[in-house]
Amino acid sequence: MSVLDEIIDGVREDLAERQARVSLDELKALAAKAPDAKDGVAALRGDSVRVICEVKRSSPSKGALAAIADPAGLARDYEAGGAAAISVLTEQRRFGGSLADLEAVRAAVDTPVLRKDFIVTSYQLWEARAYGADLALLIVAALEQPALESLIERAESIGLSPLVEVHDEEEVRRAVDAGARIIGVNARNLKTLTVDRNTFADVAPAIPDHIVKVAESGVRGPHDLIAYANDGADAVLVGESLVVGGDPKAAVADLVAAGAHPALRHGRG
Ligand SMILES: O=P(O)(O)OC[C@@H](O)[C@@H](O)c1c[nH]c2ccccc12
Repeated sequence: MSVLDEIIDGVREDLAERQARVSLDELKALAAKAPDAKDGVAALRGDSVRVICEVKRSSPSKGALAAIADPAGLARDYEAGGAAAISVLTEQRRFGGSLADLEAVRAAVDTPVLRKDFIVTSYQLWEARAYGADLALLIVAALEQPALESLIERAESIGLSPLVEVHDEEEVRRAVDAGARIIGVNARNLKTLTVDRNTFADVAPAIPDHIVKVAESGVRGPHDLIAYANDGADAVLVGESLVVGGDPKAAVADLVAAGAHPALRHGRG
């Protein structure tokens, strides 16, 4: 069994517990009271490279990264540094996240918030909206094509912008066929956990121009952002290097400044 399959087995068990506690109708009622979702496409594409900053305590590949006792405070630092969106990992077993983190971050910032999890059913999209997310991750490798299509449709219909994650050209085709408007290319292969920073350059040419392109994983600092931008990224998603460094606000500001350099403006916006 791949790492991805193992993670999803755990996600389904935790999901079953929540579904036994909170009905879909209750979630829908909560979602109706949530502030309107902000537009993910508008947030992630502009005349500079957008930076999505992640609240990430641990990962299956590296184990514990940072304790993050105050996710709201970290999110405020990200916002003050110029983050275009804040990604909150809500998977518990491998990433140490929770819906409570999502709720805390939502309450702390105006910046669009992404629910980062292994979403396999529309119940999790309603949860995302109920806890105030504006965007939700959908991982192509975790979903059969009909499920991918219906989750993209459902996300859009409840106001969530789906960030559709791929790792190769075949998955790009599936994402495009399913109607993705934002595609993230993850440099990390979720089946083996290896990172290859060339993945974006290899895969992005298969993504049509009208779709927002996000380069995910492996950004250590401004030079990785610049490399991704030169290969056509509209935005980058950064976790580890921000949570392990001592000054997240300054680290984000450095990335944002690099992404605003006029030399990267060609063809953007
Ligand atoms: O910590 P990094 O290398 O900066 O990566 C962040 C983000 O891309 C990564 O956490 C991620 C990308 N896709 C995912 C899917 C599930 C869980 C996590 C992820």
